[in-house]
Amino acid sequence: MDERSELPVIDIAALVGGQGNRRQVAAQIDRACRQWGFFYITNHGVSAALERQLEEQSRLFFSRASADKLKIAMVRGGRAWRGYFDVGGELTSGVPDCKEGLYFGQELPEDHPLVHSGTPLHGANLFPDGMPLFRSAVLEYITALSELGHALMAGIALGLGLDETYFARHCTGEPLVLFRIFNYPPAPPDDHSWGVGEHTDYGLLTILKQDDTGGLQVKSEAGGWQPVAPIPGTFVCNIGDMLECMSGGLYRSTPHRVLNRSGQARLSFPFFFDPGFYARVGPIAGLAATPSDGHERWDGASVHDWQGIYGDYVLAKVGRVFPQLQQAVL
Ligand SMILES: O=C(O)CCC(=O)C(=O)O
Ligand SMILES: [Fe+2]
Repeated sequence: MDERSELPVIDIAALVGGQGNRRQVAAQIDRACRQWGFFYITNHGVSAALERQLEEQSRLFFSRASADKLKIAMVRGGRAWRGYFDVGGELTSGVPDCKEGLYFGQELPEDHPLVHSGTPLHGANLFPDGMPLFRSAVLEYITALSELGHALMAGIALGLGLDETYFARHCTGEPLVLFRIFNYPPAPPDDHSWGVGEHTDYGLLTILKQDDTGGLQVKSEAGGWQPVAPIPGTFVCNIGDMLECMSGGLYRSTPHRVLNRSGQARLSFPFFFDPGFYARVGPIAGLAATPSDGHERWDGASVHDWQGIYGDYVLAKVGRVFPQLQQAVL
């Protein structure tokens, strides 16, 4: 059987100003979110030239000497939580991940109210010296993917039977957007270190660009692991904890992990489109109640009945994933 055949590939042209029926697209997204919490999107409208430039510049950056990359180490990003981390520097599920990477976010000036007030995860990015094309590609990509995030959330609202503007009005008027670029070295055959260990994402929606290497796996409803094989021209979307919570458990924040067994380096570009830092999040009234299906989550937590400020949720996670940054951020 084709490994990728079960995860749906959804043509979202109608959500990004193209031809098609928005309600039909929304219904496909709704089905995918209930069954998998994962789906591919095509015809997403993001420029292929921009994607190529981002990928080329990222490869150039990671090929630099370690000391050079460490000039923009995350410890220098302080409360904004930006910059470079070395292999082993991130602990997604309690053990060091086998990847290096860069953290970016919306580029905000010092006098922006969210920065001025000292809100964690907001501020200026750290860019490497002498790579103006990298800087422009990252910033353009963040702008394009933020727009795509709004369009997809409109589709998700429709799929849930809500007004298209529901999320924009309640929690993503000023979304928290985080953009990461990861480089996974190939794992030796006798080494079982995870590129990223089993985890779920924190927020609403993750939009992932991956190169053609492969290695991402998603947990199916039945509990087996299935590869999320690269498909050219697509992004992989997945639901995070906040959407599982807001949908009263109708949508699944599905565990996933990465193991790079390809023998070559793998690049991935996850973009996280999440509620604003101060947005109050909780189950949406009127959606079908959660069936108590006895699913044990990977971290033993229950997000269905969680309520609160999204920033509090994300900061608690950040502390566990980057212990050395906890003091700078919290
Ligand atoms: O690199 C990938 O394919 C996935 C990364 C991921 O799951 C994450 O950053 O949350
Ligand atoms: Fe993830």
